[in-house]
Amino acid sequence: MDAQQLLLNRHSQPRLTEPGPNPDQLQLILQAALRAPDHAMLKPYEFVVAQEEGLNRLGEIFFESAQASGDSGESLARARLLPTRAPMVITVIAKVTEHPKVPPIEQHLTAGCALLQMQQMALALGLGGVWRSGNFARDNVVRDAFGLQQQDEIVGFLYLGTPVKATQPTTAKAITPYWRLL
Ligand SMILES: Cc1cc2nc3c(=O)[nH]c(=O)nc-3n(C[C@H](O)[C@H](O)[C@H](O)COP(=O)(O)O)c2cc1C
Repeated sequence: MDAQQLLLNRHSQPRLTEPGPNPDQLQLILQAALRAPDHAMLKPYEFVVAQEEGLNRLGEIFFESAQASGDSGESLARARLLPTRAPMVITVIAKVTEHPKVPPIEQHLTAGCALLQMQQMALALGLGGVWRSGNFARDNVVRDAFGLQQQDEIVGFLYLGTPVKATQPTTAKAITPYWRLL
């Protein structure tokens, strides 16, 4: 895929099915993540890949989180099934360390850029993905399950798979309100 077209047409594909990334594609996706800009080369991230049984494990984590938050009935049952909406979910964690020149926000941004790089690589491979967060990304039950330290953040869950149908970016975006000359 032409690089300009890739950048101009990036969009999310929330409806995903099998197949997910194969092992070679997963390696490319992770390598793309490592090309994210990274002040002082801290590599302030960790990628936790869930597929097959791992999706059930992630579902259990979401279930326990929902239960601890007082959810019941349908919303509790739904929590367990959320990760099964795609064949693969990569949890992207910003692993933040103290650095005199690199404040936490820059480390969060690097992890976010890494997530975006992975979504872009998925698109380039003919796959699709969507970046999700929601309450689970900030919930202590989930944070503990992933072994986060206090300063770490889950920047998102990247759902990956094959788009159920071909999709296009939603609307052409007018750039006028979003830029100006200084
Ligand atoms: C940090 C972050 C968290 C997001 N969390 C969610 C989410 O939990 N659920 C959701 O439907 N979209 C979420 N989105 C938005 C989608 O990933 C997507 O960008 C949005 O629906 C716009 O679609 P597009 O990417 O095709 O332009 C999130 C985006 C970002 C950057």
